[in-house]
Amino acid sequence: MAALWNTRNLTMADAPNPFQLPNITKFKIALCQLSITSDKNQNLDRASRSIRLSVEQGAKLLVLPEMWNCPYSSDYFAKYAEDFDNRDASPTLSMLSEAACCHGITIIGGSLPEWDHGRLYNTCCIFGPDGRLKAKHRKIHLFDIDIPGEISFKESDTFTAGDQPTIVDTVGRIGIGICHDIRFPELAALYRKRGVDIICYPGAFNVSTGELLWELVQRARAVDNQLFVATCSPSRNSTGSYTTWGHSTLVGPKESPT
Ligand SMILES: NC(=O)CCC(=O)C(=O)O
Repeated sequence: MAALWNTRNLTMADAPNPFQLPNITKFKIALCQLSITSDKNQNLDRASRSIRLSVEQGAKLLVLPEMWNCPYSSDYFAKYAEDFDNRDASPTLSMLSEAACCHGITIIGGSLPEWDHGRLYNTCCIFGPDGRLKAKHRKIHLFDIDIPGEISFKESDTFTAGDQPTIVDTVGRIGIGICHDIRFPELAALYRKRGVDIICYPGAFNVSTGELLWELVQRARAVDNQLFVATCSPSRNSTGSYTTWGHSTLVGPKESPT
């Protein structure tokens, strides 16, 4: 049988060096864990207030949660989705762009349901300090799960998967993934190869897999690749059909989570 992975020619030089920290200058990052409701305007107000408070505390890079303008439910995604190419019809993107520009910060805009030519995507928009859209990451690994008696969810019923990694250069070199993307080490390894210092994963893990894996996978991605990992989740909400785990976290290459 052919070897899937030839390790014979790998040397110490191929391993991430734990004595060489990512080469970025110090800055403050805010993980804006938000409580999400079914009222889109209220979600936008909360996000905008949280951004302002974070800036007042010195944040230069802000991360919002996965699906923060909309409840995390297949019943809502299409209804709350916006066409990002039509700013007049996209109050969420307008708010993010204005906030980034008026505060002079970078916003990793969590994720939002996006309409594009009749397809729906789970998309993260990144805005620079000039308020311009720097990049867009469409969730690559859609979350389909069925554990009888625990949880059943099928993102692929509504969303189309993205197929591109996303890197932006701002306060450092940042790689983007969305929630379930964190479970796939290949994406993080590709980011390391391309010189990423910090991977931001807006996420909405659920209570079942959250308890088992949320912290573990963040530390694994950080230590495997010797970079920082930041996650931002909606806050715990047990009233809907999907109970989010919460626990937004920042992990350093060798540190415990904070
Ligand atoms: N929204 C998601 O992608 C959830 C991912 C998750 O909970 C997992 O276990 O993976």
